[in-house]
Amino acid sequence: MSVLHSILDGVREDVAIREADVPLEIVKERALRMPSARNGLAALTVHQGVKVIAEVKRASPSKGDIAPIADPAALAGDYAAGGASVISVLTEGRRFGGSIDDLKLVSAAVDVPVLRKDFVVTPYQVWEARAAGADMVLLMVVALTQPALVSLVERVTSLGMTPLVEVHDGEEIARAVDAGARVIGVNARDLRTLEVDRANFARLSPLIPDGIVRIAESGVRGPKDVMDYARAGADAVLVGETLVRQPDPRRAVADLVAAGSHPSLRVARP
Ligand SMILES: O=C(O)c1ccccc1NCC(=O)[C@H](O)[C@H](O)COP(=O)(O)O
Repeated sequence: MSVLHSILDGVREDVAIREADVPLEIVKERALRMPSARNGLAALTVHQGVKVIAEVKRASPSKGDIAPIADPAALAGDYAAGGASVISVLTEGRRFGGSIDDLKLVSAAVDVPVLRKDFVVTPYQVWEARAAGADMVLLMVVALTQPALVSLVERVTSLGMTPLVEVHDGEEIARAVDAGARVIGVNARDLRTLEVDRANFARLSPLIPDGIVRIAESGVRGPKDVMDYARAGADAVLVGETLVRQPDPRRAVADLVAAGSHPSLRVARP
């Protein structure tokens, strides 16, 4: 069984446990009482330059434990102070050490939009995201049938949030576009093999129609990678491991933001 399938099995079990504890109707009531979602699409398109989505990431299947992160709200505050346009919070528990509580704490601590990054395969997880204060929800094409993808894109949007639809190849881009995605993330990490290939973004970016926000996800080691992704057409980069390992995350985000606005990038972009 691939890592992805094993993660998805665990996610479905965990969702069933949470739903038995807190039924969908209760989660819906909580979600509908929340203040309106912050506009993730606007945050990613508002000004020139490549935006930074900074991730709260404790662990991963490829690296094991990455960073203890005693105070996710403080880390997110540092990211926002450094100029992050969106904060991503990994909420999967078994492999990534995350939780819905992390999402709640981060959402309450920052003004910028917050992304629930998880393996979302059920409407329950979407309602749960909104009830915890998420403004964006990651949907992975590889994990969903086309009818499920379309339905979850509609559910996320109907709750005022922005879906970030993640792809890894050209066929998945076509499915994301057909499902109505306005923000597409190309993951450099192949979720079946866990290998990272930064060149994947440059190969796939031209296949994403104009007018759709293009996000380069994974594998950013520093400012040079941000500039390379920018030259290949990225509107934003999503960065996890490199940032959580930094002694000064505010400064590290600021350096990536500066790289994304470097004057040399103002000339020809594809
Ligand atoms: O990070 C992993 O090992 C991983 C394995 C299987 C599925 C998803 C995985 N990561 C989720 C992500 O896509 C990343 O957290 C995100 O793009 C940031 O990547 P990085 O900057 O390389 O930490």
